[in-house]
Amino acid sequence: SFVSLRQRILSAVQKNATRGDPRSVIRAIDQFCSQKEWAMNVGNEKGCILDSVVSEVNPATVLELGTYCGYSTVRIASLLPPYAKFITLEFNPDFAAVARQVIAWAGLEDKVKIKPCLVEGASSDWIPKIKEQFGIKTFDLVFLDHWKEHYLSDTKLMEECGLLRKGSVLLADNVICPGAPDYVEYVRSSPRYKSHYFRSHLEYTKAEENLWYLGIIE
Ligand SMILES: Oc1cc(-c2ccc(F)cc2)cc2cncnc12
Ligand SMILES: [Mg+2]
Repeated sequence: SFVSLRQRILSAVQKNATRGDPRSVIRAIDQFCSQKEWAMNVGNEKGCILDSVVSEVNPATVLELGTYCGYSTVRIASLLPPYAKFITLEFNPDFAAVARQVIAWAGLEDKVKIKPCLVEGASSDWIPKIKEQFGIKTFDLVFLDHWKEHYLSDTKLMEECGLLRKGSVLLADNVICPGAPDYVEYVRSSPRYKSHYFRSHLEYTKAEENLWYLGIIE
């Protein structure tokens, strides 16, 4: 029967990565996606930029919008201190099912702390419920990597729900490709944000891409 790309990625992890070793899970996915089939993981080049931002912010609370197969979830979770609270939202139940198994293979299922840390459903439905559901006041770091049409609306929703504070950092993937022009326009013209971008490339390709870094200053 037909095996989906996400299933082939999971099989590559279970075949080539060592249980309990997050770095080997990342390496197995990157090898599969650069040598066999392209997939929309953030990839190693942008992943190293993500790692440096996570290490610098050293966040106690993290929100990831868009889990997919859990590649960036594993990268982020493996850098967090043990007390950190990390929520990742995935709309697609099939992606969420694979991501749970990839996160478990990396041995991080308890590290991506709050159960259900991997929340299935629409970000716009979940964002207003995060405070009371997970006992989180504000996020130190948000990684936006879901549908580009929702970057701006979800950022405004997080602001309205009081989930962002002075010093919160938003890091957005794919602001060039596929692109989130309304988001970039809004944050660049807003006095609330200090923004800059890291030049990089679309995962597993030579196409120009940026990771868009936002520091909230007010
Ligand atoms: O990193 C990403 C890349 C692409 C994508 C797809 C097709 C293409 F041609 C170029 C880029 C789509 C994404 C959707 N959600 C999250 N991240 C994504
Ligand atoms: Mg992406």
